[in-house]
This record gives sequence, structure tokens and C-alpha cells, in this order.
Amino acid sequence: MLEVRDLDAFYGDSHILFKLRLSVGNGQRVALLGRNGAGKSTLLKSVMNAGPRVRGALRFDGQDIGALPVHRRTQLGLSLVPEDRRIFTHLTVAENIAIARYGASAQRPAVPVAEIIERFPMLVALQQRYGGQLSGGQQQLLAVARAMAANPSLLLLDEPTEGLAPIIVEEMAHDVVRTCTERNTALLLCEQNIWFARRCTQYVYVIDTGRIVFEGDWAAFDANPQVQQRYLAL
Ligand SMILES: Nc1ncnc2c1ncn2[C@@H]1O[C@H](COP(=O)(O)OP(=O)(O)OP(=O)(O)O)[C@@H](O)[C@H]1O
Repeated sequence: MLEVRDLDAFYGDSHILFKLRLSVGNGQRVALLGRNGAGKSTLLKSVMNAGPRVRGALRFDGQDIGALPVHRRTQLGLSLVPEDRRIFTHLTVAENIAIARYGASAQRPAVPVAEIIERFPMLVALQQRYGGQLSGGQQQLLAVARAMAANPSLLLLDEPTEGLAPIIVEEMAHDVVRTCTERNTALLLCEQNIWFARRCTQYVYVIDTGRIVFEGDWAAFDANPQVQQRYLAL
């Protein structure tokens, strides 16, 4: 589904990602772990063409997407939830979700709002609340729900649990796994919360200073405690 090969990424003259290789299979859920500043967000933005200048190969469903603008990548089935959420504070929860239809296409029609709200039960009682009236955790859940409403085949989540209460983190893990499984949506999740990443994904990459330093399933991750100590310990 997503194939990243020998990807270099730059902000101006700053070289951030180095010959990065990563794959996400159809319906597969993959975590990218790494410390602050390791390059996780830069990778997601590179996949969406939302900031960095890149060199290397980006293929999605067999198609070279390297030259496509953001909206074309969205239409092909990529959906990014950035770290800053971008909830519309003056729109209700239901309206925020309905906005996702603008990212949909004839090939990938938007999922009805009611169906999405059903999949994120914490939003049921909040449907008519304004985005600005939600807690940080509720806003983050809404951002994920809205991204799923665009009916993506690959969801890109950038540190969705940062700063959230454990109860919301648990709810989000449950809702994300269930929704991705039911809709056969693949996931590329950038995280520092290893518990959440483990709950949500089947395969792990670890990034450090713009380079992949580990990849494997969770059993392989657990069999290499030095990876965690060296690249993820605070
Ligand atoms: N717009 C930008 N211009 C210049 N440098 C940037 C920009 N955005 C990020 N960087 C730099 O790129 C490097 C990687 O940042 P990135 O945001 O990808 O890391 P991250 O792993 O997502 O970390 P965090 O968890 O802090 O978001 C850092 O050194 C950062 O300072």
C-alpha cells in the first residue's frame, strides 16, 4: 500500500530524514516510535506533501505519488491527523465531522456522520457541542473521527495521545483499532506512548535522528530491550 524508499527530507538547508525506508501493507497497522525531534512528524508530512522538501520514492497503491499535491493524495485515500488537531472551534462536533466530505471523492465517498459517531461512542453525547467547548482529549478524538469520515485507506496519526488523560487514551485505542479493523483501514501511527502504540499496531519502526534504527513486530521489539533503552528512554 505505502512504500517509502530512500526518502530524504529537508526544511530549507536542514537535512532531517536520511534514506528512510518504510512500508505499510493493506490494512496493516504500523507504529513509528521515536523521541522528540527524531523526525516522526516530518515523515508523515513528507507522505502528505505538507511541508518538507523531499527526495526519494513514495508509492501508494503502486502509484508514484511523489509529485502529487496534498488534495490529490487525500483523494487517493491518505488522511493525516496532525499534532495540532485543527478542530473548527465555531462548528459543532457533527459539523466538524461532516466537513470531511470535502476530502472524499467519487471513488471514496465520505462515511455518514451518524456512522462515524457510532464508532466513537464518547462523541455521542457531544454531537451538538462546539469544537471550542471540548476538552483536549475530546478534540483529539474528534480529529481522529473526522479523519475516518473521509474514508481513508491509510490513516496517518501524529502523536494523538500527547497530553491526554489515560481514560481517553484507552478509549481512543479501542475506537481506532475497531474502526480500522471494520473498515480495513491501514494505520501509520507516530507515538511516544509505547502502551498506546502496542495496543493499536502490529509492527514497529523506531526512528532516531532521521534514520530507521529498528523494525520488527512487537515480539522482536520486546526481545531487544536495548532498542528501548538506547532510542526511546527519556
Ligand atoms: N518547519 C521546520 N523548519 C525547520 N526545522 C524543522 C521544522 N519542523 C521540524 N523541524 C526540525 O526537524 C527535526 C525533526 O522534527 P519532527 O517534528 O519531525 O520530530 P518528531 O519526531 O515529530 O518530534 P516531536 O515529537 O517533537 O514532534 C527537529 O530537529 C526539528 O527541530
